[in-house]
Amino acid sequence: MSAPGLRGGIERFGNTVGRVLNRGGSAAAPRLDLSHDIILYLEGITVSFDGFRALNNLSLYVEAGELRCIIGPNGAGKTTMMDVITGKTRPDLGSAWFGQTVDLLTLTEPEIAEVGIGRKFQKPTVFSEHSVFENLELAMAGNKSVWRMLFAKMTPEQHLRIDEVLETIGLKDHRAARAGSLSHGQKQWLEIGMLLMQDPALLLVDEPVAGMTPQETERTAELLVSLAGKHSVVVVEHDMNFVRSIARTVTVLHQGSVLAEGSMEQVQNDPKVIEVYLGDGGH
Ligand SMILES: Nc1ncnc2c1ncn2[C@@H]1O[C@H](COP(=O)(O)OP(=O)(O)OP(=O)(O)O)[C@@H](O)[C@H]1O
Repeated sequence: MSAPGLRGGIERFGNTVGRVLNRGGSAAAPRLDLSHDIILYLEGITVSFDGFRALNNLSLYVEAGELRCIIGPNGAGKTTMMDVITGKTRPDLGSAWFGQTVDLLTLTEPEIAEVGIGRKFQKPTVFSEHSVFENLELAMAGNKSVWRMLFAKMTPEQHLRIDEVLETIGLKDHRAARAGSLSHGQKQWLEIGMLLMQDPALLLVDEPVAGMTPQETERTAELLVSLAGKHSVVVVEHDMNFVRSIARTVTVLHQGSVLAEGSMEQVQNDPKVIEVYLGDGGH
């Protein structure tokens, strides 16, 4: 059942207690087991569209608490990889595990969100007519009735949680502002905040700084760096200066596989990477 490679140790250390989180509250909810400090295992993932391999035997591992950047030329398979992790696209081959015990390929998209994987798409989708505070309140409702949530009395803990997230995303002074009146960057931060309300263990972020001012970009770098540790964060981004400013480890995808992985300096000096980027006109 378990894939070869890094997950091979699971049978041997199957009884390790380690850090085991039980999310979702229900007895049936899968448990996230980070006892081996790896939160995401993608092994031998292949996705074909009409015979074209968007992902080709892709293997990638993300450590718990890590901030990982994924780069690669257009069509390298970055979005398809995110789609596999979130259950939007099913691979033809390979395995995808969340920690030691959660087989992502057996879960639906809502179940994957429920076990603790949040995804932020490029375009912000906030509730424009509601205030910043209400947006966070609505996000806390998750799949509960939004209607009930708006009229129910919040517990002091819930209030505190919203305050905490407002502080994290730097919108404390904008709590009463209509979300529609925020700048593009502020909307992006609010949406990250909305994801944080669900307390995801793994956060997938798609091109967070596209269209941002230099100041907003800098603030976003600080925000994502501050989330690492408590959360694991995977960022797909084209802006190399941004990647350079936040990444510890960078994975370069090309033609559906990992071309190179390492520090920004290592991948930048890798002849294979240089060739691909020069051939592509650079990004
Ligand atoms: N639903 C689909 N049907 C057919 N081909 C697809 C589909 N989705 C993606 N592809 C193809 O798979 C390849 C990988 O696409 P993907 O969007 O994952 O790349 P990407 O690295 O995210 O690119 P970009 O940086 O341009 O967003 C591309 O050649 C794309 O045309």
